[in-house]
Amino acid sequence: MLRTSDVQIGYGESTVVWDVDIEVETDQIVAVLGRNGVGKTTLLRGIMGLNDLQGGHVFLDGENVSTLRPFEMAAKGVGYVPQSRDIFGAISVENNIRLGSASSDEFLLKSDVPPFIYEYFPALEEKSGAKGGTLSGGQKQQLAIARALNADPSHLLLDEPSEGIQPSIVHEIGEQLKRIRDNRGISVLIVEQNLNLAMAVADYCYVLETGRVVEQGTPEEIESSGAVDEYLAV
Ligand SMILES: Nc1ncnc2c1ncn2[C@@H]1O[C@H](COP(=O)(O)OP(=O)(O)OP(=O)(O)O)[C@@H](O)[C@H]1O
Repeated sequence: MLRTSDVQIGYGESTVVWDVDIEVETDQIVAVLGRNGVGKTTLLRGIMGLNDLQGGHVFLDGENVSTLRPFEMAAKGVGYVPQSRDIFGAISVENNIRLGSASSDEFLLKSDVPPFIYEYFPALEEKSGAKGGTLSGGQKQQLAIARALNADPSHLLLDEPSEGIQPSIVHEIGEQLKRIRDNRGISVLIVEQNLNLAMAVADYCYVLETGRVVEQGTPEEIESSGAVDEYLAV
């Protein structure tokens, strides 16, 4: 289980994430929802060790990991897909995925893409020889998730996976995430502005407003709470 307790994160003297408590159990997809600029990316970066915590703690399967650096979090099984996706445009789709498991030069040279990855993402297999930069936005997002999966994570953090992607591919990514959750027994934490994706895939949601959790519950509870109009409508 991934858990934050009273987490505060900010930049310099300012704090943009306040006293946030969230939990993501194994086999769960949890969404943190909120409009632009409410602190969603900052929260994920704080969990991953990319930003220092100003206060509070992050626990991974009971262990306090609040001060670990990103490579240490990765070694503990936390995969991170940033909003920018960070695909290598000049190398092949296959090699982008292989990089996800790269812990040494030797390993990288020997490793193949595990078949299970292409079972989730058949379109990537078809394009395995194409350069990463030639993919559509949706395929780049799928490639970024595939690359993270190749490190065999037990927890996956996704920053706005639906951003800039056409609705049919967002739906496809949602279905792929549910299959990954069901088959691989991992926890998935998504931060999103896109209600459709979160409502379709999440087991539990938190709503963030100016850095604080203002509502939480199942997607059905969030929809009937009025939080959608108050905190999420644009
Ligand atoms: N590097 C930075 N330095 C200073 N302030 C920052 C920095 N990055 C983000 N902020 C501020 O922190 C606040 C939260 O930003 P954050 O990117 O976490 O929000 P978000 O909910 O992820 O928004 P978006 O949906 O646009 O990605 C914003 O007010 C933003 O201006």
